[in-house]
Amino acid sequence: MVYDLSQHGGVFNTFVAELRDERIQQDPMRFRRNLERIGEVLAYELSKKLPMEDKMVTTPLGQKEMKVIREQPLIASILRAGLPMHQGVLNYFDRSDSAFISAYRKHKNSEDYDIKVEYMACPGIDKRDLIICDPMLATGSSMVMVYKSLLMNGTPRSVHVVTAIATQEAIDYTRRHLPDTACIWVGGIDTELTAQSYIVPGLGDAGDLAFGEKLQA
Ligand SMILES: O=P(O)(O)OC[C@H]1O[C@H](OP(=O)(O)OP(=O)(O)O)[C@H](O)[C@@H]1O
Ligand SMILES: O=c1cc[nH]c(=O)[nH]1
Ligand SMILES: [Mg+2]
Repeated sequence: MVYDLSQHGGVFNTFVAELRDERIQQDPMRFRRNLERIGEVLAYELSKKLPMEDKMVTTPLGQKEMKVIREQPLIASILRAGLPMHQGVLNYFDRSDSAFISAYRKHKNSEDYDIKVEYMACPGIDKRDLIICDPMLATGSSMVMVYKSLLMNGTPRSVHVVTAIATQEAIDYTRRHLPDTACIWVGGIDTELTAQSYIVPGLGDAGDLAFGEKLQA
């Protein structure tokens, strides 16, 4: 299932618009904070799909039964660009465990590259609700490769992909390789990719805008 939050309107679209805006992008702190805010909103939306339980809460004046999330999900993020979204999701699932996994494009030439996954720090994921954060789904290859690597640590009960901007092609590719029950939570869907596999209009290079330009690998 794909949930495109841009269709709901509201202030969420302002965060995504600022993320895309080349002038506002000049402020890396605001860029990171917007990624974090998008992570927060998507975390809230996906929280409605998590298993709930009844809990009796004692206030200073009495008791109230409330429906709350049964278990905190596991939050996995793809380095580097996933880090600010990770913080946003963690702000709402504040007792969650975290996993970090690297994925980067190792170039053979300006258009041709392999995706390298070289680092993974992850607890067991068996029977847990797994959230994977990465702001950009361009081809979907990094997400699928990371998901397959995470499976070395167990089989999750549910999978939620949290992303700011995706192409339809990446969504289709991701859905083909993740379980049928996986949910994709996205801030906007674009149609094109450049020859270098950048999303058009997209926003540019999310990792570089958040953390500074790196030398090409
Ligand atoms: O869907 P794909 O075609 O695989 O592309 C998306 C990937 O590209 C970006 O990472 P990048 O390689 O720029 O690394 P960075 O986060 O270190 O900048 C982005 O954060 C995704 O991980
Ligand atoms: O458009 C894109 C594609 C991959 N990574 C990015 O940061 N942006
Ligand atoms: Mg990048």
